Amino acid sequence: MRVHVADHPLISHKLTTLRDVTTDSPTFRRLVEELVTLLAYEATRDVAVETVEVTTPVTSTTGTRLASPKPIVVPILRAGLGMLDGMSRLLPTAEVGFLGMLRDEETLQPRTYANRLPDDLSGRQCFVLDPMLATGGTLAMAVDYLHGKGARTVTAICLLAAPEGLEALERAVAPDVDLSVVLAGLDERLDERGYIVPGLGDAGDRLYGIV
Ligand SMILES: O=P(O)(O)OC[C@H]1O[C@H](OP(=O)(O)OP(=O)(O)O)[C@H](O)[C@@H]1O
Ligand SMILES: O=c1cc[nH]c(=O)[nH]1
Ligand SMILES: [Mg+2]
Repeated sequence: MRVHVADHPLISHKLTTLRDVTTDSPTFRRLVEELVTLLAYEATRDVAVETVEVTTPVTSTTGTRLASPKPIVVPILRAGLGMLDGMSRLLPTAEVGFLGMLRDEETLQPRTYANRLPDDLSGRQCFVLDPMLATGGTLAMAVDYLHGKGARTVTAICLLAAPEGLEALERAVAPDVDLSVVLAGLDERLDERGYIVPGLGDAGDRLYGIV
């Protein structure tokens, strides 16, 4: 498993505003989108491409386009949905699949309540979107699900992670999955309720309100 923590002043600036408890939902949503677009640039560095001939107004030349099969972007509902528009801006031709997952507040165990994905993900590059990687349980279950459908190359784009969660994720993923995690920040630890510290609170609630 590879972990890349983006190191850029614009990312740090936006992340700091995101952490601020006084940042309202509309601003939070906009910043999440902007951050994802910046992270997506790094996360797609190894996206599969093929050469293509292109005719310019002046001459013909060889260019590049995304290879087939198209990558698939998988936001984990709810909070991951806030990252979809920012990702789609950079990868407009990617297909989108959905996973709805919820972490039990007491046990911290995730469960899947919705899924809408192709049956066969063999050969597809999968980009999983979820702002928070806390215990790592949700992302581990999501990667396992994609692996079960044949996916072998998965890149997770998260805003924040806890070191405990990254370690747990590395232990949990199948050895034949090539997994990368791209982060805006790696925080200190988890608290006793499984929240990332210093973190930004509950990302889903801050995006969409408390349910
Ligand atoms: O790493 P973990 O310990 O599994 O926790 C991380 C998960 O918790 C949050 O979702 P949540 O369960 O709050 O659902 P929501 O997106 O609907 O708010 C977050 O968006 C991750 O999916
Ligand atoms: O800090 C955390 C941990 C899990 N889920 C969140 O939204 N935030
Ligand atoms: Mg939540």
